[in-house]
Amino acid sequence: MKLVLGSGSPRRRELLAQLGVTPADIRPPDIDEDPRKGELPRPYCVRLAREKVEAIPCGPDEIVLSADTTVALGRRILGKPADEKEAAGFLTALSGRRHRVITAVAVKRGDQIWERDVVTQVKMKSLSNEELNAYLQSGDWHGKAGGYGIQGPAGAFIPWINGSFTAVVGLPLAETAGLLSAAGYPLYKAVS
Ligand SMILES: Cc1cn([C@H]2C[C@H](O)[C@@H](COP(=O)(O)OP(=O)(O)OP(=O)(O)O)O2)c(=O)[nH]c1=O
Repeated sequence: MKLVLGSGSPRRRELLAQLGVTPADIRPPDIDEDPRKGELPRPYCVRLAREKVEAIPCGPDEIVLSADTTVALGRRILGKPADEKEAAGFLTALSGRRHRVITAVAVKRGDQIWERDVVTQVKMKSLSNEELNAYLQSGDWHGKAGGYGIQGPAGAFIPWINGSFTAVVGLPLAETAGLLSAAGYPLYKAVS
């Protein structure tokens, strides 16, 4: 049984490596990530993970895993910022407040799909102009939902989370291991 990572996210590859899993192939999904009118963050995130996994072609001996990470500020969906200006706007909105990070994971084998989503509360300190500008300049916000990465320099902005750290980074490992086992991937047999 081969695992196909249906994600171009380097974070997800690294997180899978933590489970001892090296994907046989990486197939990044190409789907429309625009939210629907009035769509709330959690259903949006769950829908995207499912659409990503459905978009990845796979053979009979393959299991595909895809995921989506969305930052939610109240009802507002903060995706990956298009440019530095948008990243600045996201970070200013998140500064000094609590938000939620949702990661949904979908695993496909044949015509069956297993899904889980994890919601983590995250508090960001009030950012000074100096902190904000230094972070924007670092470029670390590129390709990250909400315009920050907790695993990088922005970790200094996060005094508190309630939930799953690995989910915030892009893949909740406990739930992912559960989904892979449910789909019949030999997670622990491989390392014994
Ligand atoms: C909030 C947060 C997000 N992220 C990243 C994880 C995801 O890669 C990204 C959210 O974008 P996603 O759309 O979930 O994923 P992606 O575009 O990187 O990859 P693919 O669609 O091919 O699976 O934000 C962090 O690395 N750290 C964080 O603290």
